[in-house]
Amino acid sequence: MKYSVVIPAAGQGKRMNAGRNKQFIMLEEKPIIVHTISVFQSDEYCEEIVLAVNEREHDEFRSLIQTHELTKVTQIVTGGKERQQSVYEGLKALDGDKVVLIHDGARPFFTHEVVRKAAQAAEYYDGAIVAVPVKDTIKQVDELEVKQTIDRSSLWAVQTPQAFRLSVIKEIHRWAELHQIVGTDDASLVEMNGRSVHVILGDYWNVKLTTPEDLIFARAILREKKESEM
Ligand SMILES: Nc1ccn([C@@H]2O[C@H](COP(=O)(O)OP(=O)(O)OP(=O)(O)O)[C@@H](O)[C@H]2O)c(=O)n1
Ligand SMILES: C[C@](O)(CO)[C@H](O)COP(=O)(O)O
Repeated sequence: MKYSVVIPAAGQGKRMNAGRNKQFIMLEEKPIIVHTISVFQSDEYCEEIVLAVNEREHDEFRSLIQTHELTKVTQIVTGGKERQQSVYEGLKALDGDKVVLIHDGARPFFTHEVVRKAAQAAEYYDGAIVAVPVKDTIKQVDELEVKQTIDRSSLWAVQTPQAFRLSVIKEIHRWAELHQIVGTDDASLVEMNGRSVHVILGDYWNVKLTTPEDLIFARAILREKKESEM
């Protein structure tokens, strides 16, 4: 199943506290964003990648793409203030009715296997997300007082990639913008539009690199991968 990709990479990485966009943080001699794009670059089913970046960082991203020969990146667009706007700008740059995967620039540890499963599921469902069952006990808390413990048996932690038909997700983003509907992921917009989203079991190590300690996990994952390839 051939697919296109939108990668939102226009955030500021405030929670990472690195003083710059976390996409440029080096992991084993390559910036995070290069690790992420490389997974798609090496997948034979990936046809094109649109990268959404901050308007001040176009040159830096373009230079990385050239240096690392990431030839499937066909367009770099300017993202928006929120992730949702950055994704929508990326979607607007694509034409036709194809399967599109949306994947965070800050999630470098995903596999061709989940990508392909998500792309295939988008043929049958309005949307497909990669997720893992929640492992912790989850409590609702208000001003440091526990209000309730939530039954976790049906709770899943949602990741990217998320896959959709381009015509469906573009239309839903347009609808969300019009009605000022905001979601923390793209599938939640699809859900709020009354459509069905399918779940694909992912991997716990597909972490989003969000806070500084995530970099410790990231470097450990890369070490582990290197040793297993030896
Ligand atoms: N206006 C924005 C905000 C986020 N993102 C992207 O969405 C992904 C997930 O967002 P998150 O981890 O929250 O990244 P940041 O917004 O950079 O981090 P923070 O919220 O800590 O500032 C990242 O690849 C980020 O670059 C984006 O393209 N445009
Ligand atoms: C889309 C996402 O990766 C799903 O977990 C996530 O919601 C986006 O990042 P944020 O941390 O919620 O801004």
